[in-house]
Amino acid sequence: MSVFTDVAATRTPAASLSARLNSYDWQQTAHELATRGASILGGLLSEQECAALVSLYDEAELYRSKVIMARHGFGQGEYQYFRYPLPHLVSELRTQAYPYLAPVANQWNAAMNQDIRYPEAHEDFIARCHSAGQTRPTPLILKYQADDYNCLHQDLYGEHVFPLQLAVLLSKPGEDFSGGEFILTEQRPRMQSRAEVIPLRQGDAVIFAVHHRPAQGVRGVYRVTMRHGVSRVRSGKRYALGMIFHDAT
Ligand SMILES: O=C(O)CCC(=O)C(=O)O
Ligand SMILES: [Fe+2]
Repeated sequence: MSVFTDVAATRTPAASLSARLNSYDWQQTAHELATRGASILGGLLSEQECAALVSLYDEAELYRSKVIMARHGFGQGEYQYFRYPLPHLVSELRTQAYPYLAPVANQWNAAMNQDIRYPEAHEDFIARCHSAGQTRPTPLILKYQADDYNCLHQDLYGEHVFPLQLAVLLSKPGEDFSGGEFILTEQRPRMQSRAEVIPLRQGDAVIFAVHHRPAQGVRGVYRVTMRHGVSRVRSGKRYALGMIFHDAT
């Protein structure tokens, strides 16, 4: 094996997606989500998988719609929502990551005194979305160039909301782009908002709260309102895969 193959091999998660997902410490992830509203899965996708997803951006027939963010006041940059059938990797990631997150979502709803519970399998949750008229797929790829940014927002697309989502950074910070940090804010009742920068490498995924999360206070559990966005890209191009688990109206 040449030196080059060797180096490439260490950077490429060799195991299948399901083995990779299974290798994370989900208890630790649940703890981080409960205490900070976010958790990183380091190296979820390989460099090759990231590059393959970036290359899909220009295949227009794969998407149901394209959004130019400045036209809607969402920021600057653009994104495209995939159409069904989703590309294999996108579909597998959504189906396979969901069962790890559903128990956390159910604990959160129990803690926040909300009746809604999420089924174990993503296809059952999607069936619920579809029967309520939320039939359009929400996985997307975002593309930012110099000076682009994504305003703080929440990805709510209808009555049915899965409370956690995932985003994967597809470009290499420091090489493909600079700036463009993933930002989370949390607003606690009667307190000022707090911001957190999530440092991501290419292929890292961040799991975060879509809308609300429970937080433990001295007088019991209270509800924190979360938003996410991306700071200004200083140079280069930044691509990300967004994975929202509910479909849209
Ligand atoms: O570009 C990013 O990292 C953020 C993407 C985003 O807003 C999302 O995945 O919902
Ligand atoms: Fe988003």
